[in-house]
Amino acid sequence: MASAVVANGKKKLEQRGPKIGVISGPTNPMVTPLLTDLYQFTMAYAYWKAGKHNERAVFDLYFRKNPFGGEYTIFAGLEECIKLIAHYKLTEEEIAFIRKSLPPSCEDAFYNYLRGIDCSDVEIFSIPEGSVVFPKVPLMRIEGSIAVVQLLETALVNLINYASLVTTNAARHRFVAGKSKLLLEFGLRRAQGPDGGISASKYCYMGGFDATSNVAAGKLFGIPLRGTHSHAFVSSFMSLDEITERSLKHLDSPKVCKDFVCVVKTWLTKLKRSRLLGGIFSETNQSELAAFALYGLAFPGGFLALVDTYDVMRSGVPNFCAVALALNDLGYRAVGIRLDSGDLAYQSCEARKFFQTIEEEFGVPGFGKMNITASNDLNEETLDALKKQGHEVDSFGIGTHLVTCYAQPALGVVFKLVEINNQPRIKLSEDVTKVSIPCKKRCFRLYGKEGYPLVDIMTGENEPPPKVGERILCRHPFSESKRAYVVPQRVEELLKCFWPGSSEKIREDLPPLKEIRERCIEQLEQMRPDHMRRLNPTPYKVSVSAKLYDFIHFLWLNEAPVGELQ
Ligand SMILES: Nc1ncnc2c1ncn2[C@@H]1O[C@H](COP(=O)(O)OP(=O)(O)OP(=O)(O)O)[C@@H](O)[C@H]1O
Ligand SMILES: O=P(O)(O)OC[C@H]1O[C@H](OP(=O)(O)OP(=O)(O)O)[C@H](O)[C@@H]1O
Ligand SMILES: O=C(O)c1cccnc1
Ligand SMILES: [Mg+2]
Repeated sequence: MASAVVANGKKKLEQRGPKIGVISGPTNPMVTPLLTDLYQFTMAYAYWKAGKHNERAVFDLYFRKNPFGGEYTIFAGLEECIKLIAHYKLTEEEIAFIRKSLPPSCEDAFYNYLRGIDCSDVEIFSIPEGSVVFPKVPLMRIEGSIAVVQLLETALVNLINYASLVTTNAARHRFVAGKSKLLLEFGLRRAQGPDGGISASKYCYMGGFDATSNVAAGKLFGIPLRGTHSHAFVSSFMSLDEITERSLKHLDSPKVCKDFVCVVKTWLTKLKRSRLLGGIFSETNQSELAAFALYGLAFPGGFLALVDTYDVMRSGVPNFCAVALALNDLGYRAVGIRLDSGDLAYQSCEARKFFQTIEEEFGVPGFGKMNITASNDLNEETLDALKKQGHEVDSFGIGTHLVTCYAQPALGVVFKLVEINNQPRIKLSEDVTKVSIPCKKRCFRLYGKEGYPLVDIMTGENEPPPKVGERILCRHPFSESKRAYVVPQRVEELLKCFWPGSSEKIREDLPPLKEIRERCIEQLEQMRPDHMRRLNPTPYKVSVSAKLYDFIHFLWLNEAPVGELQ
């Protein structure tokens, strides 16, 4: 009995065990059975024609190299894959399109076969989403009739590739920024289309960002929304005379301040006359002051100003402080400023000094701790440079580099056949890194004495699993001399059942995004620091059991033709 409970599907099968849940359809309606390469349908036809389409096949989905010059990757996109699987069914319209796209010689009965297929007999084992993962280890193991699993290949690889890449990118940005900084994803306008933008927001949150500016993603995934305002808002004002409604109620009393703008102006004059601050600026830009005052009137409890439209220290910061101090008189606490150009380290330090001087000179507790947000083409390198220089930024707003994965635009996720009809298969290549690891496998993470993961090991499905306290030989899959004994203190099985097909296995829950995010943060924290550093990180060991090693090399020799020298 399958354990799929499909929301609006044709098939409503009872969920086994206590984990009852409904799987909704893919987030993006473009994720359909047609989201695949033509060759998957042509192969399906050829399999069908040969009567081979129902042969039981096992495929591994994995990648070969960690992105961004690092030594780790975060696995993401699983939930969307399961949503596709749960709802996989070709419509009549889709079948008609396939019929038009294949040669007319393709027999009608094939389309009846397509009409009948779904994923009720497909079995998916996967590493949980949000896990730290490494090259060559199967992220997902997909088993089913060969034609159906091939039809799934492209969509599954597509759903994992960018998701894992951008989650890893976000995690790397978090790593350099440090735990204490607020990270805001601002990438929607620069993302590769709407799906790129929505996916980026989801997966950057998963990778450790705190919030997004993307409203649609906030609604779809419950990600906290955050934002400031733009330069256009500041430059749209000409003078303070534009503010006609100037009254503002005190926060904690019924008293109303009739002319908030007048209080703002008074504060600006006080700041100008201040012994310590007066030298920094003289006349500030009055249209900017109007924009800030109006924003303060609109959001007295959440006032945050973009201060670099005209001049950060000679205009933006003093204008902001005048409005913040006026709000303070009425019981409100301003939030802070955003810097969006120039030397962000220097300017944040200057702004901080300005705020601290106000706190001391005018006796406004907490004013020195005003939030400073920085944005403008930030990436791992600039975050790192800022950290080395010393800065006073509390939050970073990051867009283009983060969501476009500017430093590396794709993760090389692949989907390889490892077994058919219980016969292990191997794919050879001149390039040894491209040789696939055959067999339906189990994968384990072995932890050492200090609690760090030491090595991932793949074994044949029927081998006895590694045991705590028992020495096991871990071998590099392709390099004979690289091997090590490990006595694991903890053994974690990596591949878990997320779609049991027609088996009796219990399906793992699909956790909410927030839980996946927590898993990701926790997993990153437990990694040994030398695997995580940006410069020359130590590669994490990925190995196979002695038995699997021998079998790989036996199969390799069996399949590789012997050359003849003339
Ligand atoms: N202290 C710093 N150290 C290293 N890089 C910095 C520092 N401050 C800012 N940056 C980065 O330097 C680059 C500045 O870019 P650029 O000179 O094009 O912008 P700008 O002229 O300051 O602003 P605008 O966006 O208005 O053109 C940005 O990528 C920014 O993130
Ligand atoms: O720089 P990113 O990391 O992509 O972050 C988002 C950027 O988008 C906004 O302005 P936009 O870039 O549209 O205009 P600007 O370059 O004039 O600031 C914002 O002010 C940031 O600069
Ligand atoms: O809210 C912001 O400040 C914001 C949002 C998107 C892009 N740049 C800035
Ligand atoms: Mg910009």
